[in-house]
Amino acid sequence: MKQPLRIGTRGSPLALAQAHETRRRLAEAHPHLAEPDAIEIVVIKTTGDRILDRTLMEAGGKGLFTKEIEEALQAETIDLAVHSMKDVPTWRQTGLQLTAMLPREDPRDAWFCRHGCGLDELPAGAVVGTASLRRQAQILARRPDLKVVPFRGNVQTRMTKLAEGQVDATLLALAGLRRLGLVEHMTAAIETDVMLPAVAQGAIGIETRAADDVTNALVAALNHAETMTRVTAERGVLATLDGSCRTPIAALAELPGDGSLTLSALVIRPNGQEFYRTERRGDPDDAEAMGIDAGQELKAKLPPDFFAVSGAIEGPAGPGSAI
Ligand SMILES: NCc1[nH]cc(CCC(=O)O)c1CC(=O)O
Repeated sequence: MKQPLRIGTRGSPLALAQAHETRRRLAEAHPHLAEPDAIEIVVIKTTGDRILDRTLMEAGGKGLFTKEIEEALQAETIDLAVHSMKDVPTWRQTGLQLTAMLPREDPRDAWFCRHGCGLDELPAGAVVGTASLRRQAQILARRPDLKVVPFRGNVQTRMTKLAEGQVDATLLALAGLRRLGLVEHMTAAIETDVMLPAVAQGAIGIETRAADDVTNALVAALNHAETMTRVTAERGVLATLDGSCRTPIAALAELPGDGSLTLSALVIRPNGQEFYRTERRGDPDDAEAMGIDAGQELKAKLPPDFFAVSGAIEGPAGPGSAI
């Protein structure tokens, strides 16, 4: 019997939903892959799934959710890896490549308020739970009177903590909620001029071995060119600033439909008190150069200590994000 095409993924509900979407798209594009047993989903535990401690999480740096999966690709125990692009470091491992991006979901953050109120309506001193420095910083920039506390757990756990009143409000990526069918819990989507998303938020990337021509041909058929362009521009910013999913960097590239590519990029102190922002408009073919250029402008403006002081709000260790 022919060996199945093996998809490597984390085991979280969101990661599995993304792997199943990839399998469905592969089967749609290539009839022979619609046969039963033509595709196998291989669950791989990553450091990020093991580490439950916040301090370790921060010390661990980049690639926490991708390292073991990329090792499996290198070892040829899987043929393709499905990642939330938000979690994929900008430095690439030799021999591996990002072959396709699936069509991007809504990149915005979702807002949850226990009383159904918006960010601007929360009473002074209200408590917002988030472990993301990017979200913390942008909340405090707009509402310095609010209190931000660490907040973790999978979507269901967070919803329970919110309902119990442990926090008054919280935020999550809208894309993850949509993919899990949990969007009805959200109070509202936050517009990107209030909360600029993380680089590549809402994008799913498929990684393969550069030398694996057979898999590459199958996977390349799934690529959504517009998403690839947008993610390339945003990752150009991130690569230049040397940031990760955990640094308060935000960027969003869009294709407004007039043939141009636009890019907004932001770096912001965790306390929201100081920020640097830049905008670009140009040719979609220059996506990477646009991102690098925006990143360089921001880098030149930043005080040298900018990323040195973490500014993270200290709190007890809690379970890591399981979605
Ligand atoms: N850093 C964790 C992570 N990585 C990707 C998503 C959500 C889905 C996406 O952005 O595609 C999340 C959770 C969150 O930020 O709420």
